[in-house]
Amino acid sequence: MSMNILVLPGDGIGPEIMAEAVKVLELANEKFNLGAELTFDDLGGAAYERYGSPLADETLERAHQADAILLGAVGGPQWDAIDPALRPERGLLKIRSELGLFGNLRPAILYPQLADSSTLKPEVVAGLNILIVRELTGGIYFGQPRERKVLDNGERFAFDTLPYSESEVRRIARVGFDMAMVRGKKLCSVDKANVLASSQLWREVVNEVAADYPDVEVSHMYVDNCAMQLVRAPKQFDVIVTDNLFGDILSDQASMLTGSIGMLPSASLDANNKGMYEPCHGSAPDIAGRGIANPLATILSVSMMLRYSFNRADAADAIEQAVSQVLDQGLRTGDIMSEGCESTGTAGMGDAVVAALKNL
Ligand SMILES: NC(=O)C1=CN([C@@H]2O[C@H](COP(=O)(O)OP(=O)(O)OC[C@H]3O[C@@H](n4cnc5c(N)ncnc54)[C@H](O)[C@@H]3O)[C@@H](O)[C@H]2O)C=CC1
Ligand SMILES: CC(C)CC(=O)C(=O)O
Ligand SMILES: [Mg+2]
Repeated sequence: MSMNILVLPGDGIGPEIMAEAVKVLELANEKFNLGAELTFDDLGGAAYERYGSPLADETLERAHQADAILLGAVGGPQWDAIDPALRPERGLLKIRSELGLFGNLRPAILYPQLADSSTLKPEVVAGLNILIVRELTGGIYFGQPRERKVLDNGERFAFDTLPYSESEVRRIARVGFDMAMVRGKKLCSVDKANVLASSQLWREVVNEVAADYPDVEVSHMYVDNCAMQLVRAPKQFDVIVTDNLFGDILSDQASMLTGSIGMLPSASLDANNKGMYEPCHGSAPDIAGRGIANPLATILSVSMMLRYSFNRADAADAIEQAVSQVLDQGLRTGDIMSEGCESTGTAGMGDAVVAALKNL
């Protein structure tokens, strides 16, 4: 199986965290004879500066040709005021949509070594292992029409649209159920069906799909309650399946159960498990350029890539084991720092994972 990987570091801390993930991938490539070939390109603000577009046609073509894509993060305040159609985030949404990456897996797993790093009590989060399955190419981030205008009375006015077709809901529900089948066989579908027509359809279709998965215990929850339950008793969840917007918000929230958003990797998959892999966090402009960002979410995204796109559980497991060993050693970036631990930066953390992987 070929392993042509397109690497898109992006903006802000993107290039910093990606440099560490690439170090780990290159070592894994050697150690496990993966045959990985890396190509680098730009996405987001970096692409806007280089190509005049946040996703150049040639980059999209490279993405189509690649077997998998590794992404850092995009965006930054320097592009906040440009034409909204050219904003870095538009490049990200377009690549997800053009590649048909509708299934976004966001595992929130607490490494036991980080129980004290969470802002929640250790007993609330100990043993946490939940998977948020987020619909990624539909809903309000893509819905048309959307418009901003000035009304006749001079008032500024804008609206977005939240559409879902039954086929879009069905395919993401199937991803959720399939994941539940290989995990704890519990699926919670999160919506706002007490208010939104799109959520009413969502719930109906999830119930229809449920008929094909009699072994999975299904529940439904309104998103506002889910936000509350995630901090009250997060371990009640196994798999959460939800729409694009709700999944975006709930996964940032879930990240804090694991200690930091710097710990949450993700896989965005198409119908054939071709995927783009990226941390759940953004470009963190507030800490960019300082060498202090946590690279572990991106390193763990490499592991997800090897597992889901290339079926290399051996290499994926080894990377996760190396991360765990580094945490055992007490090494911490600022976002996961706790008493008695040793502080390090982005490169220090990446080097430590490389050293641990080398010795496995
Ligand atoms: N997938 C992507 O490329 C995403 C891009 N964005 C973009 O990123 C930019 C910043 O957005 P924010 O809302 O500030 O979200 P963000 O996730 O970039 O940052 C939120 C907070 O988490 C911290 N943080 C994030 N990643 C970290 C890491 N690896 N290590 C340590 N701390 C980390 C940041 O310093 C910040 O305080 C915006 O332009 C936004 O549109 C936001 C989310 C996802
Ligand atoms: C541009 C945003 C939709 C990115 C984001 O926040 C995410 O995917 O988590
Ligand atoms: Mg987000």
